[in-house]
Parts: sequence; structure tokens; C-alpha cells
Amino acid sequence: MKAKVEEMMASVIIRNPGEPEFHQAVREVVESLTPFLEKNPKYKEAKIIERMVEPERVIMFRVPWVDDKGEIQINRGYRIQMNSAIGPYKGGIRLHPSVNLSILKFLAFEQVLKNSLTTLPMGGAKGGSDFDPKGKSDNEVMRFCQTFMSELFRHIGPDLDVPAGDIGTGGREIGFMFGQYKKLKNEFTGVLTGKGLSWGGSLIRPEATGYGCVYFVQEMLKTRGESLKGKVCAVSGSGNVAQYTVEKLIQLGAKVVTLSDSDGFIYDEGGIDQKELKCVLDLKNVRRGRIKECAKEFKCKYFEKQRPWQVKCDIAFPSATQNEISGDDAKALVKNGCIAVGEGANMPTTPEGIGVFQKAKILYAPGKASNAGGVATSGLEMSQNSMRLSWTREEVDKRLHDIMIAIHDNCVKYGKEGSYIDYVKGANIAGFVKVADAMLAHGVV
Ligand SMILES: NC(=O)C1=CN([C@@H]2O[C@H](COP(=O)(O)OP(=O)(O)OC[C@H]3O[C@@H](n4cnc5c(N)ncnc54)[C@H](OP(=O)(O)O)[C@@H]3O)[C@@H](O)[C@H]2O)C=CC1
Ligand SMILES: N=C(CCC(=O)O)C(=O)O
Repeated sequence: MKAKVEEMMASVIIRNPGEPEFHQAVREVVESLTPFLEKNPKYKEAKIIERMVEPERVIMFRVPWVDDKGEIQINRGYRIQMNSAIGPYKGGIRLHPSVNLSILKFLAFEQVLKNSLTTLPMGGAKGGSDFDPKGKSDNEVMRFCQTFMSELFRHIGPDLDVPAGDIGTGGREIGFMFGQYKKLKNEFTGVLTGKGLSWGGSLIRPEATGYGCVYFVQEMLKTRGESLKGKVCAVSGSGNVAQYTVEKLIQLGAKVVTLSDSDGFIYDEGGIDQKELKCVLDLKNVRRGRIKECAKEFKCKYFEKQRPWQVKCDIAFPSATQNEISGDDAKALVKNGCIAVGEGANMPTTPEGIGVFQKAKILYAPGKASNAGGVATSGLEMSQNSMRLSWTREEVDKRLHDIMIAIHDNCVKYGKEGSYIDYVKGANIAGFVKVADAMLAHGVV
């Protein structure tokens, strides 16, 4: 089996040189699928996985804009339209200086299997730019978003490709992009998700990724007769995913002790409460400040330039960025008694870290399964837009919860090995099957 994996990876590496994050995402799936493909030759003979790792389309474009000082700035924009076998392309837009082809191809590839797991008709895509919204004025962000959309609008649409948020792309950026799209196309459609409630957005979409991750971890704990009540939780990040992961954890009686950003993390041993969370939401979403400022207000410790994984906790929720949990971080978590990991971020654990978690047989949920609540609720936003109606908060939350339970149960179906559940294998196979069957039916396209 190992030889077959290396043979496949050799061709992926040759065809996609210098793209380590993409190789990492593909290798994890190829390792899960190779034994399955041996038992299911119809997929192997049709070269489904070989076709799946090749994007259907990659769009790259220049994004020039003028800053507040009147100086011309130049960024690069991308849209990776990975796979449309089961529905229109669907995936976020990441605005971060680290954005490049490798990062967006890994995200787009993960999105294909993630969207399949949601049971909703959505293909996989991802886009973005190396533009950094941090420290920019609202007017500069608006001018960038308008120029970015002035190119992207040719390649997207409600039945073609529906972008949404990701790192650096929140409600503000979606609003500016939507306004420009509407002006250029002279039509009002559900072409983006994460929209504002007064112009086609869905209730629960801001909360969805965080809520969904907690719902998934709840299902994992149930397989061992455990619950979230009283569990000490370490959360990384302090953006959209982290904020609502914390909110749902507090609601379910867990104790959240950390939050972070790219400068460091706060450690609140007594647990972050609703009032303190409200302060984080205001700090990050309104004042666009740094998590360090909370340390003073919460009278808790702050650790400069460190990640929160040396902190003693029962459950870890990595909700910042890729490869933020190394092998050593994973060893520290297991040594300190961590029993479960729920990935809110995309690919936040390195392959070494995953190996440590699986060797220790802890409950480990890969992001493509546990963070699928965000895109699932984007799918629910698309459904509401198509019907030109809005569901209540309770209706959307119930659908989200049911989808996360279904994803968990599908992972168990394909991942159970004796008393242990390999959620990586389960998610990769469960996500693959629906896409592969559609690709078989569509012929060699
Ligand atoms: N938004 C969504 O719907 C979904 C997002 N995700 C994933 O969740 C993760 C977080 O996204 P989201 O909350 O939307 O993004 P936000 O931009 O709202 O927040 C990102 C958070 O992560 C931190 N961060 C970003 N890059 C780094 C880095 N290189 N090192 C350390 N910290 C970093 C940011 O800190 P700072 O402010 O200092 O940059 C910030 O606290 C990403 O992996 C994203 O792909 C997954 C599913 C859905
Ligand atoms: N950034 C997202 C959300 C994508 C979406 O809602 O279309 C992800 O699933 O990684």
C-alpha cells in the first residue's frame, strides 16, 4: 500500500512543485483512500482520485488599488474552482499576506470532501488574495474588495460558484464585494454567502462554524459516554470561528481557558465567561484590536508569541490556521490529559501531530468534518435565497445540528476500526464516495 501512496504522491509533487500545503492535504486523503480503492476498482480504473487532485480551473489575476495616501498598491487574486461534480463551486475567500497557490489549492481540495460531507449539493472551491486587511481603513478595504470583485465577477454566480468568508474576510468584506458584484451584474442574487440579514443573509451563519464544531465534538464524546459539561477547553484564534466555538462551549457548561491571535494567547484559568466573551467580540469585531488587550481587562495571563497547546486541558479546539499544532504540541496536549481535539480551522494539525493523537487513541476530528458547519449553513443560506424566504434562528440551528450529527455518523460508518474510530479515514472516504459516484456518471470530463 505504501508504495502505491508514494507512486501517487510522486506524480502530484512533480505536477505541483513547491506547494507543500497542497501536497500535505492530498497525502492525507491518498493514504486514507488507497486501501479503499483497492477494494473498489471502479473508482481506480476511472482514475477518480487522479482527476480529483487536478483543479477543474485555476484563475489568477492582478488586483491594483489606491491606498489612503494616494499610493498604488498591487495584490494578486485567485479563485481555485476545484470540483463541480455534486454542485456549483462553493468555498471561502481568504485575505491574508500568506495566501498563495499552495494554500488555496489545499483549502479548495479539502473543501470538495467537506462540502460532500454536508449532504448538500455543493462542489468545492477557494479563493482569496495576499491583501492584508489588518491595519487598513474601511475605505482601503472597500477599494480593494471592489477591484478584486471587478475581475472575480466574471467567474462566479449563484449556480456557478458561490464564495464566502474565511481568514480576513468577514461581514464587512462580503458586503463590499456583494455591492460591487450587484453593480456590475445589475442583478440581486445569492452569489455570496455570509451576507447581512437585511440583504439575504441567514441567521446562524456567523455562529455556524464554531457551533458546528462543538456539536461534532459533543457527538464524539458521546461515543465514550462523556459530555462537555465541566470540561476544560483550550481554543486558539479569536476570530469568527473561535468566538462562536467559545460561545457554544460556555452555553454547554464547558470551561474555556485560552484565546489567541498571531501575537500570542491569553490564559484565563478561571474560565472565560459570557461577559468577557462579549468584550472579545467588541474588541475583535468592532475595535479590531489585539487579544493582549483582554489580558488587562480580564486580569489574566498573556503569553507573547506562543500558542496555547502547553496549557492543561481536556479538549483542544484549534481555530486559527493551518499547521498550528505540531508533533511536540500534540505530545504536550496528550501528556496533559487531552482526550479530544475538534478542528475548527482547516488542517491545523501537522501529520506528525495527527500521528500522536491517533497513537494515543484520543478522539481526533479533522477539520473537513468538524468545521463543516460553516459551509453547511452557507448551503442553507443558498436554499433560503432560492426560495426567497428566511428561516428562524431555531430552524437553522436545528438543521445545522442535524447535519453535524449526520456527518459524525457517516464518519463512524467508514472509520470504525474495532473500538476505535479513525475520523480521518471516515471523513475522507465518506466525503469521497458521493463525489466519485457523480464523476463516474459524468464520464471523462
Ligand atoms: N469563516 C468560516 O466560515 C470558516 C473558517 N474556517 C477556518 O477557520 C480558521 C479561522 O478562520 P476565521 O475565524 O474565519 O478567520 P478570522 O480572520 O475571523 O480569524 C482568524 C484568527 O486566526 C488568527 N490567525 C490567522 N492566521 C494566523 C497565523 N498564521 N498564526 C496565528 N494566528 C493566526 C487570527 O489572528 P490575527 O488577527 O492576529 O491575524 C485570528 O485570531 C481558518 O483556518 C479558516 O480557514 C473553517 C470553516 C469555516
Ligand atoms: N471558509 C469556509 C466557509 C466556506 C463557505 O461558507 O462557503 C470553509 O469551509 O473553510
